[in-house]
Amino acid sequence: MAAEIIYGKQLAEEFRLEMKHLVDELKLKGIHPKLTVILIGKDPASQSYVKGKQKASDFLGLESEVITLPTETSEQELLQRIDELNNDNKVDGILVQLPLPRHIDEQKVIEAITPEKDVDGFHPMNIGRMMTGKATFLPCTPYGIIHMIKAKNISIDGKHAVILGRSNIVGKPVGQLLLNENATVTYCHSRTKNIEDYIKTADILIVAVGKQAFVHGDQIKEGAVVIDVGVNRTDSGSLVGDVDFDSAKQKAAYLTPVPGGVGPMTITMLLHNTIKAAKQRHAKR
Ligand SMILES: Nc1nc2c(c(=O)[nH]1)N[C@@H](CN(C=O)c1ccc(C(=O)N[C@@H](CCC(=O)O)C(=O)O)cc1)CN2
Repeated sequence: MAAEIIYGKQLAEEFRLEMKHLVDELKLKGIHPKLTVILIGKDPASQSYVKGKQKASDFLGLESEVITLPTETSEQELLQRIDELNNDNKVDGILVQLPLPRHIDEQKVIEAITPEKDVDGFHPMNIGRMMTGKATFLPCTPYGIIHMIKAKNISIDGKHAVILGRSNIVGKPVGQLLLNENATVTYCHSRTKNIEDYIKTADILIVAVGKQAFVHGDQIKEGAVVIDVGVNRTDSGSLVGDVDFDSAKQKAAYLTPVPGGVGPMTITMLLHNTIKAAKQRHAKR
């Protein structure tokens, strides 16, 4: 039987509508959540993601600000800006769009954001909280993936989850979140030998390697849940994932498309984290 397609775009729209009502309620209480995004340089994909964040914030009625800085901005200048935002009482969430120009140390920048405004969930303190299963800001793409799986009532407990890719943004944290839900987790990466031996045992397969058609339907287990995190531009300019969609559809029980799958959930979870940050900061006052 053909797989059920998990349309993240639709789930994202439903969740955004719920959050819009929540924002209206917060405003009545005098809480006006605000997200500030820092964008450095002119990478077209980053510009487009930041625009998406602004548009979604506008829809929810969140205040959003984008600080656009030139590529040659020094690390010191960026750290100075972050320090100002950390101390700006009106700002609830701070996000620095990644990737950064090569002369800037990404980890230093992530660690400069105060954990209570780290709506990306990348600060080591928030990562530590996630690893110990404590409430915190969860990294947006992994959080979106868990939200999608749960929205379809797919059980995670006791399942074998195989993660292809070990990035700090997706691979590592999504494995941790699945482990927190009692999955047995295997990480595979560019140095894994005989990767196909792991792929075929996956009940839940998360593919985040950044290579078009890296996984084909004939490699996956019948009835697997396949989450495609890849975003690859083809020569003709269209967008495809890391999974060969047509062949995987014949084998999987659930499959996410690209575009319209995981991507839209990333922005939605960012807004969710921003609202959470505003509520937490307001409760402390
Ligand atoms: N600070 C961060 N930087 C980056 C993150 C992040 O979570 N925090 N993730 C990615 C980019 N990203 C958000 O920032 C992102 C990626 C993809 C999408 C999305 O909606 N994709 C659409 C297709 C869009 C298109 O046509 O190009 C889809 O898959 O349907 C949203 C956000 C790296 N940087």
